[in-house]
Amino acid sequence: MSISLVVLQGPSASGKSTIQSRLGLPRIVTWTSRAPREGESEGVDYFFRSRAEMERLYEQGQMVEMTEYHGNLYGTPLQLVEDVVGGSRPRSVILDRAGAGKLRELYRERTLLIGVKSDKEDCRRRLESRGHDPSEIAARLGSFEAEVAALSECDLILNNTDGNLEKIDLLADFIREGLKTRDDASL
Ligand SMILES: Nc1nc2c(ncn2[C@@H]2O[C@H](COP(=O)(O)OP(=O)(O)O)[C@@H](O)[C@H]2O)c(=O)[nH]1
Ligand SMILES: Nc1ncnc2c1ncn2[C@@H]1O[C@H](COP(=O)(O)OP(=O)(O)O)[C@@H](O)[C@H]1O
Repeated sequence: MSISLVVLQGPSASGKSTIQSRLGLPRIVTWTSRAPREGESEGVDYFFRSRAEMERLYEQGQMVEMTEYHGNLYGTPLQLVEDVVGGSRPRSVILDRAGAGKLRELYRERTLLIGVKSDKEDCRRRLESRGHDPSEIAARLGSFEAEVAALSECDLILNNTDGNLEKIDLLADFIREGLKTRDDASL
């Protein structure tokens, strides 16, 4: 059975978004109740929805998974995932360890779980240069050890410590090549 879902998980600022864009697969855009940051837009970074709407969808069984992170909800609507699993083109999605675990449980054969790891001090420096305030940095790094421990569940762990991006690009090429869609394979 071919892979439909490439899930990236790992600590905050380990480089999940960077690697996701280098993989070059279309993305599943998830929902959040947090406000858009400057430069973010609807349907590109997230679908920015109200907490009430997300809770309602969850109660109706329309969310594959939903977690709360720094006081905001993050969740994956079932329909988005079902469309991808039923289609022929793989997509990537960034989730925390709970969300990644849930997708793996539901779609084991169709999921490639990629863990992204960096040194804690690299993550701290990246968060500082992204301009987060100290309390937010502390909160994000507070789950660093738990996110790293959860990487043992992944199929592949990429060590994205500063200086390693070139090697990761090579691996991204291999992964993309290996994920050739059923459409391409039948050409
Ligand atoms: N479980 C789950 N986690 C998500 C989802 N979307 C994003 N996340 C996680 O939520 C975390 C926080 O996201 P965000 O506030 O955008 O921070 P940033 O990605 O670290 O800039 C991310 O690191 C993701 O791991 C989702 O739909 N479900
Ligand atoms: N290997 C690397 N070396 C140096 N900086 C990196 C590397 N990977 C990512 N970054 C930078 O670190 C920051 C966090 O990366 P990002 O991909 O947004 O992390 P995440 O999605 O895991 O929160 C970004 O500013 C990004 O440009």
